[in-house]
Amino acid sequence: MAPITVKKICCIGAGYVGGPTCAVIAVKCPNIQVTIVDLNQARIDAWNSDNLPIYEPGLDEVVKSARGKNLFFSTDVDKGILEADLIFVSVNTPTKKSGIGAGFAADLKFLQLATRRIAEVATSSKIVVEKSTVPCRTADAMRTILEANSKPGCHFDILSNPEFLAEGTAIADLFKPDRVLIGSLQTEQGKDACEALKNVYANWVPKEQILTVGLWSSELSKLAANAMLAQRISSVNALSAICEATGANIDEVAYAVGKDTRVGSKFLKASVGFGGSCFQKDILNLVYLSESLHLPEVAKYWRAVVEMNEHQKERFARKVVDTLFNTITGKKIAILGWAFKKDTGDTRESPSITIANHFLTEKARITVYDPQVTQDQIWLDLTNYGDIPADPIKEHLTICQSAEEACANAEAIVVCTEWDEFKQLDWKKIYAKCPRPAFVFDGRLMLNRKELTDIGFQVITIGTGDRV
Ligand SMILES: NC(=O)c1ccc[n+]([C@@H]2O[C@H](COP(=O)([O-])OP(=O)(O)OC[C@H]3O[C@@H](n4cnc5c(N)ncnc54)[C@H](O)[C@@H]3O)[C@@H](O)[C@H]2O)c1
Ligand SMILES: O=c1ccn([C@@H]2O[C@H](COP(=O)(O)OP(=O)(O)O[C@H]3O[C@H](CO)[C@@H](O)[C@H](O)[C@H]3O)[C@@H](O)[C@H]2O)c(=O)[nH]1
Repeated sequence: MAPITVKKICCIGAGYVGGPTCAVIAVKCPNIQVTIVDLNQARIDAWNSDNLPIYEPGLDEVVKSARGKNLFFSTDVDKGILEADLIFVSVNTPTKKSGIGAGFAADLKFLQLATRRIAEVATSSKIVVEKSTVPCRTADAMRTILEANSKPGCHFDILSNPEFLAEGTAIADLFKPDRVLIGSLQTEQGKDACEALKNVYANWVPKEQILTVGLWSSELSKLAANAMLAQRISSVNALSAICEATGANIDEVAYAVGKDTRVGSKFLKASVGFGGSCFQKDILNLVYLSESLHLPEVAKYWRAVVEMNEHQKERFARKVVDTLFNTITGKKIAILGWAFKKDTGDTRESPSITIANHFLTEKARITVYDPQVTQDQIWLDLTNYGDIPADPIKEHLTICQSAEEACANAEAIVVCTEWDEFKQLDWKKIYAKCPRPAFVFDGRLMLNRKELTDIGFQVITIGTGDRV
């Protein structure tokens, strides 16, 4: 058979993955027409405006350089499907909230709706690519849906092509990925489809970094990669508790351990806990998969990674209360950073939400500052999180326009996100406006402890025992 040349790509889902990923494909493959479609009109309007719906360094330039040329954003899902030879399905796959597997399994309703739509609308054969993170063997279900609903003469090849970008560095990750992973059935047709997608990436990714494997290995590798990355963080966070109790220093321990090339130095930064839309969801998904496969010990092993993360957030919040002489009722606490990590406006599963909720339960007065997160998002995160009604939240929490404003008169300053600008603050000026003793809780091990201590702050850092 002649090799398949991809000329038109459609991406269903214009989110944190679909948007940046397919914008980069458009920039790197000027001969391919890329259309990103979504049911959410506001999101598509934002992609077509100067105010993109997500904050990601370098994304503006990428989108602006291709939009209107070979990159298009639209709510016309059917047209996108009809015209494309290759379709990425990049819709959300959140944790199920109800029914069988609630709290663990991935909710595949968006993926299944998109797949059904492809089958119903397509009038020619397509390559359908799972870009969303899905449980192992989801491609089987997609194939059944596609075959049961397709028109005569339409054939669908399904590929798995999980995305490994991290938010905040998405564009750099997409320009220079560690690897691109493509899974296919090991049939002639499956391999041809795989080759077609490989040729798209080969426009900018060295061929030896494009890994081609079986479908199920590809699907599982994505869950495995996230589970192992998160496991490193939970391991280092577990060690941070031992450091605090012994006087060891977690940065020194992580440095010494990471120098062993078998361990490696990345992803060993202790923190208030990992957040983001992926780690927890994907590990719980793996836990559910293990349980479904009658592997309870395996499930228990991975569940512990999430449990340790919950413990870390709780432990940090409790430490603030303990340090402030066992009560924070009525005390003013400033939270610096709301996003789940720096350089993103994304707050999904952000530790700040859990920590703020803890402080609200203790009836503290809270101020929050984040350079990228909107006020509406902060209110939404808190009202959706726990059982505290909106009115008391609004009464006890103020959202500020600057770190200085948030810190004024605060009895404790709690750093939850490692935004670079927090290092550059005029800490002397801030100290002058704080009641004494003035506490800084560094949940990211990012501030200059000596400098702050010299100014007069009591500095409490994750993973260091000696309060200076
Ligand atoms: N966010 C990340 O950094 C990241 C990285 C790698 C993989 N992933 C995975 O990629 C997938 C997408 O994640 P995301 O963060 O981009 O999600 P997202 O919620 O930002 O975007 C998903 C988009 O899909 C749209 N959508 C849902 N159903 C649709 C349908 N039937 N037709 C058209 N549009 C539809 C939604 O409106 C939404 O805009 C998930 O499976 C996630 O686990 C995410
Ligand atoms: O040493 C570290 C590294 C990260 N984190 C935290 O871990 C979370 C996740 O960070 P990161 O992995 O950098 O961001 P994500 O955008 O969630 O990316 C992860 O999840 C994506 C979605 O599946 C994958 O594609 C990426 O490869 C994977 O890194 C954040 O809260 C970080 O602050 C730490 O606490 N310590």
